[in-house]
Amino acid sequence: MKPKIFIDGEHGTTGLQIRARMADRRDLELLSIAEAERRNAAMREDLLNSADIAILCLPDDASREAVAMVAGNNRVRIIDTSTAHRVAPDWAYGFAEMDKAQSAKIRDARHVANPGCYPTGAIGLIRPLRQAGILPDGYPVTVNAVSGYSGGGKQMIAQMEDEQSPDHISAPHFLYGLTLKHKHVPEMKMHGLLERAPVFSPSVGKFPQGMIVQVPLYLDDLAPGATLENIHAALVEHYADQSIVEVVPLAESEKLARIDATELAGKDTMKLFVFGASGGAHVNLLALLDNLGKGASGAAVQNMDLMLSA
Ligand SMILES: NC(=O)C1=CN([C@@H]2O[C@H](COP(=O)(O)OP(=O)(O)OC[C@H]3O[C@@H](n4cnc5c(N)ncnc54)[C@H](OP(=O)(O)O)[C@@H]3O)[C@@H](O)[C@H]2O)C=CC1
Ligand SMILES: CC(=O)N[C@@H](CCC(=O)OP(=O)(O)O)C(=O)O
Repeated sequence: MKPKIFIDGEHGTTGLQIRARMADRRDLELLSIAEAERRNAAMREDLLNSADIAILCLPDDASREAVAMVAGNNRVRIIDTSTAHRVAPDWAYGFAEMDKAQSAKIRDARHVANPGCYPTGAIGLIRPLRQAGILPDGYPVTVNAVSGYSGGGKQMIAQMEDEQSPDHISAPHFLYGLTLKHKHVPEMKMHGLLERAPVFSPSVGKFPQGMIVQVPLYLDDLAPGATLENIHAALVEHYADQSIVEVVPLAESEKLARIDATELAGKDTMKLFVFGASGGAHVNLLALLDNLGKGASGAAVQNMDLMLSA
């Protein structure tokens, strides 16, 4: 029997992209709800309880309600793409490459929290350096990022694309999260293994999909002997033996004059770079991804496949 998959929120931005990735899958049975019924709680409850894996592509509150709808059903497994469960101790964090043991945890989990788009980049850069002892306890980490506007879901897509929209945004690039309390900070801190919450400054550019996440560091505040080269080597070692996260060779990155935030749009991979001058005082760590690829829908499908491999 084919595993039954239900995407709750399948008509939204993340849900549509998950559906597109499954369009040619003959090994799955997709349970579906008509767009007009997408908020019909009774129908959703029925479909959620009929699924082997339910992928929640809903706002946080609706995700919590969906989880409550399957309480007592020991068969259905859940992947939640919202922020609701990412720091919950009984949920597996769905970033398979963040740790050698993580893909097995995801494979065997009943509940998987799909990471946020910005945290995928930030944790991808920070966690290996914490584990290698290069980034010391208490280092004041900062994270600066730009996202494609699809990161804000249907509402922001309309604001950016529809000039007639009453809340149309005409800015080609804008900062937000100005109170520094973005909902992604807790998961960056927890899964980045940080003692102190990072200062996180996100922004949005006038392109639909793509993302750059930057973590600049002072070398003389890191562990003694930290250099651009050994930071890069620690990332290379961490990401050996997998094919989703690429650590770009220094010989390649030192020739680059600019980074295009949209380079990986439509792809489910992530590239990590270490920028700076050999012998210099600073490095800038950079992650490049698609907010809807490895940052959301691509990661959700990767997690579903891991869970189905159990
Ligand atoms: N966009 C992105 O890049 C990323 C998004 N995410 C997360 O994925 C989740 C979905 O976001 P996104 O796809 O962008 O959002 P969208 O607004 O594009 O889609 C959300 C979908 O959920 C539906 N929905 C909302 N409330 C309910 C409810 N109470 N019951 C049933 N359906 C409901 C919406 O219907 P309606 O049209 O009626 O509102 C819509 O179809 C969010 O938690 C978001 O934070 C995670 C990573 C990246
Ligand atoms: C551009 C934009 O608005 N981005 C979203 C995050 C997108 C994302 O990762 O979503 P979740 O963490 O909600 O799952 C934001 O800042 O809230």
